[in-house]
Amino acid sequence: MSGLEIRRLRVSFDGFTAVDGVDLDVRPGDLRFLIGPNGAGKTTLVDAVTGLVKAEGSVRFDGEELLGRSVHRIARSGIGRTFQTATVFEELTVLQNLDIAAGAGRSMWTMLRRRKDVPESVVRALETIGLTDLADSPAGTLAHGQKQWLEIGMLLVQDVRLLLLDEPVAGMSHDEREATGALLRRISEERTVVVIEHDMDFMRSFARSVSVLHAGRLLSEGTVAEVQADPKVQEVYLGHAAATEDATVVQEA
Ligand SMILES: Nc1ncnc2c1ncn2[C@@H]1O[C@H](COP(=O)(O)OP(=O)(O)OP(=O)(O)O)[C@@H](O)[C@H]1O
Repeated sequence: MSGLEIRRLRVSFDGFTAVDGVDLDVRPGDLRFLIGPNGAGKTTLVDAVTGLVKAEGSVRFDGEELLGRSVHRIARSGIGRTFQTATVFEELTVLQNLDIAAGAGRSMWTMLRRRKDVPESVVRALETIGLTDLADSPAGTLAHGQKQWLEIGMLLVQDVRLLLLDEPVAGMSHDEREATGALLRRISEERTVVVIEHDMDFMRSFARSVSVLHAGRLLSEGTVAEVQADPKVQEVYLGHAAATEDATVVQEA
């Protein structure tokens, strides 16, 4: 398995280059955090991988080229993402949300009516995301963190092999963050996981590796310790007034 291989990725908006020749490799089993000040190009990079913006260069996942494919075809290639706001069906139960995501060619009516044949993938996902006991609760009644886990579960039942998560712990309590970190560790044992994150404590606790973007370019890469010790990273974070919270990446090294 070769994971994600990005080469010379470039994205421009009307002459402004948001991603400027980025190379990035993420092997399966890694848990890669993508950090960088506001406007560094993190979301645009993920948009390029998922087909939402046009890009130049090459994005290969498990050897297959993704650039040039439609959003739907990329999703069918085993690539899924979450956004900062969870997009679950609030009126439906946790189980129904997962069931619909799993699809399995059944009609909506069948899925809503019949409880007997819950697909094995749904049972496993419920266990992985820790929501088995809440399977019959409407998703709208879940806590903020639980909704995020449900959304991750919806990617798992689609057998997504590359998960791209945009600030998954934003707005979460301390306990929810810890549980999310443990969940991402479990998931990344079998899948490739990339996390865009501004929460430096969370990054320090759970990243297996880190890539730092700045002004559309890859500034630094390595373990948490290596990145924290990199003078280029220290300069960017300390020199960035808007990112005073992020500056703890270096201050607490
Ligand atoms: N559709 C667009 N049209 C024009 N410029 C854009 C567009 N999308 C993003 N940009 C610009 O590209 C740059 C990178 O933005 P991006 O959202 O990728 O950064 P980011 O690292 O994800 O930032 P943040 O941490 O604030 O979300 C920014 O300067 C942004 O204004």
